[in-house]
Amino acid sequence: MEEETLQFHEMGIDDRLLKAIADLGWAEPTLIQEKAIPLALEGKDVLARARTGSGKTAAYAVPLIQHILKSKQTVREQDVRAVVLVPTKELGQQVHAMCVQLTRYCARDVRVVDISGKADVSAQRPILMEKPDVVVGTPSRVLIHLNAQNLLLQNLEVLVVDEADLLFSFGFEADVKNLLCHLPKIYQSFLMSATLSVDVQSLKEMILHNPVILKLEGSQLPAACQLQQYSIPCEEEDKFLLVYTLLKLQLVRGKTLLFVDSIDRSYRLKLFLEQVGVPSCVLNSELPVHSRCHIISQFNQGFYNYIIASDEHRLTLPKAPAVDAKKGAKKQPKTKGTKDKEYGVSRGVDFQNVSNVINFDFPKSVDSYVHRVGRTARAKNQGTALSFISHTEMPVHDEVKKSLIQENGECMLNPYEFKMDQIEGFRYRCRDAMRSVTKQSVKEARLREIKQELLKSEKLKTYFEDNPRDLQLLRHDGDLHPAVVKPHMRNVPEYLIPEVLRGVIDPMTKVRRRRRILASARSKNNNRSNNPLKSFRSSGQGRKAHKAKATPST
Ligand SMILES: Nc1ncnc2c1ncn2[C@@H]1O[C@H](COP(=O)(O)OP(=O)(O)OP(=O)(O)O)[C@@H](O)[C@H]1O
Repeated sequence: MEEETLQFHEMGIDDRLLKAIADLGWAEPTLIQEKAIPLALEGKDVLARARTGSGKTAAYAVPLIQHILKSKQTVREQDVRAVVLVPTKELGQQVHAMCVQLTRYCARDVRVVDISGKADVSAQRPILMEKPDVVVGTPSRVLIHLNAQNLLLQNLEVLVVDEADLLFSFGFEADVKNLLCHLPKIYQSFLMSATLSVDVQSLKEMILHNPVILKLEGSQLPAACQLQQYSIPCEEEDKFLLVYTLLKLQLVRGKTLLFVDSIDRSYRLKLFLEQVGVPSCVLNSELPVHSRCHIISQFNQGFYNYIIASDEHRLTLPKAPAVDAKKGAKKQPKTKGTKDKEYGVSRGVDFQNVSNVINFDFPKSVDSYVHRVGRTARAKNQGTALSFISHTEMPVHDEVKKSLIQENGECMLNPYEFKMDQIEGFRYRCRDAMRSVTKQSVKEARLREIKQELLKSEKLKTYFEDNPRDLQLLRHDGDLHPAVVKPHMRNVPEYLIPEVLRGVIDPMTKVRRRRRILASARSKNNNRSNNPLKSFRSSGQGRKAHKAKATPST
């Protein structure tokens, strides 16, 4: 007999918290929440490994808030009682947002601040001096404040390490160790992770005391009924050809994240898509953190359909398997400009309602694959992941395949059956678009984007703080190289569409569709004017009048 799920209201949670959970529309806890919350409320240290998108944030945030509410009933003095360590600024913002939602009805009793890095250290000092109940931050930022004595943690009651598997690989090992020296002897800790790596084991030994280890059964990714995973071998030009076809013919629908493996690649793909009339945003570590968070938030609100994210952190991952020592190894790109080491989009960020993840470049490790693909099919949503694999990427692909073999022997990663010969007709256009995207144009686009984003981020920051509505008008998916876009490339001529797809898909852009409707309306009007029963004008006069209207200046 199936065990009944323990409901939120049966966990002894404060009514204000239950009300906030109801507002979020969560009918029942996810598996990890059902298991972890009661243990955490009992005061146990918890190490939880659960798949991506399974609701780990609330699994620690709910007991954390409950703990503070309870603690405040006895200890009146205001102090920082909990710290949540996150590996990236994006995640810091997200955890903060989740805590704010959960403390909606008890915001006076539980104050949460995010110091993960948007504001200057000096600007954060007064905020910390007020001793908020919960501080969310990256280890480096927390340590800076501890050293400057802006933050005192001698009364810390709870420590959370979110995305624990990433902290060391993001280079925070020393910061974490130093930070631990500032903590009291006794506190409750939670370690949350999508994978149980060696790093998590060492963190466990450093931070947890007699922990309960919740290693939820099953794959690190959702089951095949929720997440469909495909891969297709294709070399460089075919990658562009395929992405052109999939997006232009709308063979993939809904919000889509396209992952590439370097910043230059993200601009290359953006400029290519720009050529063919598909607007997209790029996300990378060079963009100011304000812009990054704004892009994610607008994407979640449905402003954009496509984000091209560069997943750069493998560069610092010491254990990432080599691609192919002799043949396939690509040189690691040199670090140009100012990259943010606290950037990470494939890790932990809750992109909402993402229908598809496309690995335009295949990730460099199994963990990286899991984190990227985990951006879709989150909570109870469906999703599709499609990976393009060139021959140099094949060895990692094989490793990923191996790791996705289920107990029944079936692999969750299936071949994507796509008849490439059917789309040969698009190859010429695709080459044309690729030719326009030169090294120089990529370099220029990269520079232009950073300049534009810095302007948006810094100069307009204060204005938008006062006028938050106008912030919605600020878009990040504009053309970066409008001068070279050839208008005809934006449309897909019907004769090029593979026969099997004719009638199934609609390749017209909105503008083209509108034009066609207008044209047909006009021709109806013309028919009417040509109809002697409805018009007094002769057909010749009618045409003349129409022509004059279309060219008013002549
Ligand atoms: N009980 C619930 N019912 C429905 N949706 C939920 C529930 N709990 C969390 N969610 C939603 O599930 C999504 C994923 O949650 P969260 O970001 O906490 O996942 P995660 O396990 O931390 O993922 P990752 O490992 O990728 O960081 C969020 O959009 C969140 O609002």
